[in-house]
Amino acid sequence: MLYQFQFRTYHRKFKRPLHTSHGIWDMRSGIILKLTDEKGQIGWGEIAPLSWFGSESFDQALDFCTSLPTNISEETIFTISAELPACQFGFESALSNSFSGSASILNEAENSRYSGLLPAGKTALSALQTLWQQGFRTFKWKIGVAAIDEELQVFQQLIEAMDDLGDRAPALLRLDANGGLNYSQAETWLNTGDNLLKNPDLSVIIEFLEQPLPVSQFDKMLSLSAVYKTAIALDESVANLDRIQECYERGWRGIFVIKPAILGSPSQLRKFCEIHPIDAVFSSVFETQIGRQAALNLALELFPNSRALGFGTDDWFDDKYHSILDF
Ligand SMILES: O=C(O)CCC(=O)c1ccccc1C(=O)O
Ligand SMILES: [Mg+2]
Repeated sequence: MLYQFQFRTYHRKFKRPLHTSHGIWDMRSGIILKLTDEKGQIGWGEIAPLSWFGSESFDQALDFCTSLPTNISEETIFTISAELPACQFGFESALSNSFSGSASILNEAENSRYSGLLPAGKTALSALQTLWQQGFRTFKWKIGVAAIDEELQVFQQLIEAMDDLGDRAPALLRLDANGGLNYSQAETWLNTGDNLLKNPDLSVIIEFLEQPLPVSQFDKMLSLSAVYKTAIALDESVANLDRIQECYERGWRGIFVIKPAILGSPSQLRKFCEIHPIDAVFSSVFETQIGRQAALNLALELFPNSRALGFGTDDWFDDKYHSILDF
């Protein structure tokens, strides 16, 4: 089977820039793919690279798309280099025409199944109120952005606010350091999480501390994960399938953050998950509806009862971006 291949680039500005320990991000750029088979059936896909996270860059992905002929085969798609993981995801999902499927059942009325992304700093406090009204009960907050004393102060306010809003089931808070802590700061946050567990009246739990240390400090994260009750999730350390495999082999049995859009080949992830029962949490990289749908389909297929999906990121854009399908 041959497919006619077309693509368009897009650029979307965030409502407000995303502050992480890696810096400030204000524009999401990506590529929408259209594959038309010999019967005229159309499949959509999305390449949403994140080079500061270890995937190929937007320019590398664009060069790859530009280098392809107008008609491509499945073989072309299944032999895309692992050095282009976002391209592997985009083309494979276009092939399975996954802009449909089970994830559409998960509509916005089910925000309790998603984790809502809070902005860094004290803006998190007002964002919490809005997201809570929308039904979210799991939240992610970026740390390692400002001084730790300042962040611990806002954290206390955040916990109190969540506790005040809370009903019977405890609300969950994910702390994402994006590799920006040192060892003693990581211990401080883990102790803080463990201390909350000792307070039975509090209706808030630190679900996990995400990527506390830089990728180079895997062994330290491994030993921390053996000491504290508060779980640790690896994110930057497991940015693609090779790294997931490597961390698994080196003994990681904590949480793996899976960002399908940059992880690489969905079919290879499927094979890995059939063999290895990992504790996974799925996460967005601010893709449009097309990549989002494909990522959520994969999440629901592989982990139907998993932790809250890290796709509560809609509020970060003004537009819904349907116009991109006009080609
Ligand atoms: O995972 C989530 O809940 C939201 C998505 C998110 O935090 C994120 C989005 C883009 C790039 C990096 C990250 C991250 O998890 O570090
Ligand atoms: Mg993260």
